[in-house]
Order: sequence, then structure tokens, then C-alpha cells
Amino acid sequence: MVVTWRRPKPLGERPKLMEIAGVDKVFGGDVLALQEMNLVVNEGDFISLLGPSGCGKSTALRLIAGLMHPTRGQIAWASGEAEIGVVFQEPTLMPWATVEQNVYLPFRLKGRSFAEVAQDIHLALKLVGLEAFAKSYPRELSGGMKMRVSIARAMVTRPKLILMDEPFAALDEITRHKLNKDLLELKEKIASTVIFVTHSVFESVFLSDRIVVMAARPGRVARELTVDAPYPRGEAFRTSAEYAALCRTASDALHAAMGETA
Ligand SMILES: Nc1ncnc2c1ncn2[C@@H]1O[C@H](COP(=O)(O)OP(=O)(O)OP(=O)(O)O)[C@@H](O)[C@H]1O
Repeated sequence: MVVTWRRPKPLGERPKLMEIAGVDKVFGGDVLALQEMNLVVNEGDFISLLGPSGCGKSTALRLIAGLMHPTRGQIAWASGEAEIGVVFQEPTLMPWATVEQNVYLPFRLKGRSFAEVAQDIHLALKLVGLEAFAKSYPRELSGGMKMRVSIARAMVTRPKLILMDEPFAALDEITRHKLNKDLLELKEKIASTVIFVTHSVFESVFLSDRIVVMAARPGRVARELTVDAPYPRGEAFRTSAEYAALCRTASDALHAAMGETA
């Protein structure tokens, strides 16, 4: 695995990675979880899906992951092939396996031997700051460290797109801030694309360059915002007037979307 330090191209110049076109998802014949979703995802985007409970954020992620199929519409990959890694809210680690064995899992599922990919595993652990814990078991790690293992596992095969479903929601605020910052650095190093589900206006503004604001009943995209602030972003950005103003804009958009709920 080669670590690249390539910056994503500016918004508007990025090649298309995948497209969600006119997607509906209906459960049980009458629950319209997602209505007419349209979204173009470009290489290098950091997109947050921001919205209240029940607006279809997880449904959208599961559709993109191919864990289920749309009722109507399509999800098309520019390369013709979906290459994704997924990080869930819970780290979902195998308790009986070491950290490196957990990170090995996606390769094992592809039939690769550990020896063949050991270097990739160790580089992924290094990138999340856990190279010294390769032989530890999940029970020996803090919540934040377990989440780092989960992130290493999602990126070890170098997927084009990493899907993250509220990965830091269960962590304390200090750990969450640290992981937010580390995630941005990591994304830059591996030149990946991220779709990140969150309830938090603050987290979405800190991380993303595009925020897709969603509304509920039925779940749908209400509007899209661009966060026009340069990366790298750190604590100076988090405490800036610019960040406060961007949070205000996103919060207003979210409240407007919730007000539109039928
Ligand atoms: N498997 C399912 N069967 C029936 N209804 C479902 C199913 N999955 C989701 N729904 C419904 O679809 C709607 C959207 O759910 P989804 O979990 O995608 O929302 P969400 O925005 O991710 O919510 P949260 O933030 O609470 O996780 C909700 O009304 C939910 O109850």
C-alpha cells in the first residue's frame, strides 16, 4: 500500500465516482424511507448526510453499500464497480481476535493470506496510530481506539469510497474532536472519498466540503450546502468565527428542512 499525499481537486473539478439517480426505498409496502434521492459523489469529496432521526440517512448508506436494493431508481459507479469500506456506529470488532486479525478480515474474505497483506495491515494500523497495539485484543482498548481499529479495517483494502454511519456518536466530546481531526488527516493521506452520516451540525461543518441536509417523513434530500473552508482543518478552525458562521448556516438549513416535514 502506497501512501499518497495528493490533495483532492477543488470542488467542481473532481471526476465523478458514483451517482444516485431518482432513488426511492419503500419498506413493507408503505414506509417511504427515501424519496427521489439524487446525489453525485465525486472523487475526493467529504460528504455529510445531516438530518433528524428517520430521514433515511442509514437507508441511503445501506443502499450505497449494496446491502439492499432501491425500490426505484439506480446507483451507478463510474468505474462500473463498487469499492467501499464501511464504518458503523459500533466498532463491531471480533472480541476473540487481535487488532491485526480484525483489520485482516476484509482481505480474509477475499481469500488473501495474512502474510501476503501483512504490510498493508501494518500500514493501516500505523495510519490510525495503533501500530503498537497490533497484538492487543479489543477488550484492552478504549472506545476511541476500537473505533480507530474499525477505521483501519474499512480502509485497509484502499476502497475508493468509505461510508461512515455516525461512527463517533457514542464517544465523549474530546475523543470525538480528536478523531474528527485525525479522520481528516487520514482522508488526505489515503486520498479517499467519504460519505459520513451524522446528526451533528458541528461535526458535519468541521469535516465536510459538502453537506446534504435531509428531511423526514418521507426521507428525502432537502438541500445541499458547500462548506467553503480550506483543509487542513484543526482546532483553530473549530474556534474561528468562520466556523461559527458556517454552523449557523447549516443549522438554519436543517431547521428549515425539519419545518418542511409534512
Ligand atoms: N428495515 C426496515 N423496515 C421498515 N422500516 C424501516 C427499515 N429501515 C428503516 N425503516 C424506516 O425508514 C425510515 C428511515 O430510516 P433510517 O434508519 O434510514 O433513518 P435515519 O435517518 O438513519 O435515522 P437515525 O438517525 O435514527 O438512525 C424510518 O421511518 C424507519 O423507521
